[in-house]
Amino acid sequence: MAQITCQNLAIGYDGRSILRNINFSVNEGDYLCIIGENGTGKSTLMRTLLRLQQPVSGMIQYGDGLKNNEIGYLPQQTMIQKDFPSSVREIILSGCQNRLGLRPFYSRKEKKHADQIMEKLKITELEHRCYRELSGGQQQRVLLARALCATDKILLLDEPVSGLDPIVTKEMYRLIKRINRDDKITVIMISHDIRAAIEYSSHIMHVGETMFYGTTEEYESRWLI
Ligand SMILES: Nc1ncnc2c1ncn2[C@@H]1O[C@H](COP(=O)(O)OP(=O)(O)OP(=O)(O)O)[C@@H](O)[C@H]1O
Repeated sequence: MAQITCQNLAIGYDGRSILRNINFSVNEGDYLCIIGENGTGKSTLMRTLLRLQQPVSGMIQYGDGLKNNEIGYLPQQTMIQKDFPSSVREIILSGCQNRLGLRPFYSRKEKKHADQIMEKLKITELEHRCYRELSGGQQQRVLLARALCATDKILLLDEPVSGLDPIVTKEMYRLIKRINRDDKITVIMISHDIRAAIEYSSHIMHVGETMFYGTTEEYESRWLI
């Protein structure tokens, strides 16, 4: 069974839809890129998949018993986030917050998990630094680590390379691909970079007036004529 299936989904605000006819499914290990013009509703779709807002109509099915707190999310960076006064370690651990429930503190296991993720993303030496003093590339790595703290199943990434220079962008894409391939973590990524979407993804969804969902090969052969 697919991890997430959307059927005839319409999304929007206050019962008014901004995007309709959303049909797709993601299976374990997929790498889905969502592309489309500004303002078409990509971030809204992500928030709807995260159950942070209600669909206007249609259905979202979560397979494999995928729970709310098993989805890692890297939101679009806002100026406010860029100014977080917290330490890198605190921000990464906050990815576990959904699982804390009534416990006031992170468990030893959660802390160890955070350490492993920092090692994997090569940011251990940044752990005591203040987030707002980091470079854009380091900040995005920290937010990716935070998202990984929340999940070992599926990552939702909203423009994870926005504002990064070409070299750091490539490093970030490669890192995400490695996590997807080696750890079998499903990736759903919003991107404006069609060339990179074609290079790294297994599936592509174009949203807007014309909708497309299919494998990256299908997108290349049918869409990019
Ligand atoms: N909280 C809100 N209440 C009402 N409308 C909203 C809200 N948030 C976003 N919108 C509107 O929904 C539409 C889609 O916004 P969304 O951020 O999902 O687009 P997007 O495709 O992610 O855009 P971009 O590529 O620029 O990031 C926009 O017209 C936006 O103004």
